[in-house]
Amino acid sequence: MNSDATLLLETVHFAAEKHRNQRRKDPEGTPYINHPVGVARILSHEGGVSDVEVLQAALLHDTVEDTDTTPAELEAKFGPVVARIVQEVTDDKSLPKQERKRQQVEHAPHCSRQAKLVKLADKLYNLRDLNRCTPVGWTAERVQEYFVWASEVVKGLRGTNSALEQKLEELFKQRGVQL
Ligand SMILES: Nc1nc2c(ncn2[C@@H]2O[C@H](COP(=O)(O)OP(=O)(O)O)[C@@H](OP(=O)(O)OP(=O)(O)O)[C@H]2O)c(=O)[nH]1
Ligand SMILES: [Mn+2]
Repeated sequence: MNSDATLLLETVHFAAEKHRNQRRKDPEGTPYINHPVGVARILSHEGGVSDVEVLQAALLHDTVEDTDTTPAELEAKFGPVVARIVQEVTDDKSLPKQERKRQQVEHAPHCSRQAKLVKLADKLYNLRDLNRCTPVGWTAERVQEYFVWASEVVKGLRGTNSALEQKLEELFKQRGVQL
């Protein structure tokens, strides 16, 4: 039997092992795994998403970008759909940061609906995290720039999930950023 619950536990276990030595950039050094778990929870609890492959992709969404995980490994373990969604939300870390950020804005509208859901929840989590506390070494200007850039990405994701989009819109409004 491979119930949804079993699949999600296998997935969260895999993600936790992969991110085991990583910490968030907040002053407390929160375990990194809190982020992918929180992104999956936003999708299920706030976005009303029950597609297990999307929830699995949310749990795994930073494994290829930020750990030694390969797309082939994800495909072998979790199947082609989950592996493809993760690939769609993975930045090419070999590119300079500015180019990576530009490509996210450019690629967002062309992503699959499943990848757009993960991207909306990822941005919602990160913007809330910025409101909670400032990452170590970030200035107020850098935080504001992240909001402006995120709004450009979110523009390209519109028409995907109104509950998540409304919550993002409210966060941008609070910062005086026009979506
Ligand atoms: N707000 C916040 N973000 C943190 C924290 N710790 C780690 N991050 C991660 O930092 C990334 C945003 O920081 P940037 O400086 O813009 O990007 P970079 O890490 O890729 O260089 C996000 O990556 P990402 O999830 O891959 O998303 P994306 O921003 O690249 O789309 C976010 O998850 C934290 O304490 N607060
Ligand atoms: Mn992320």
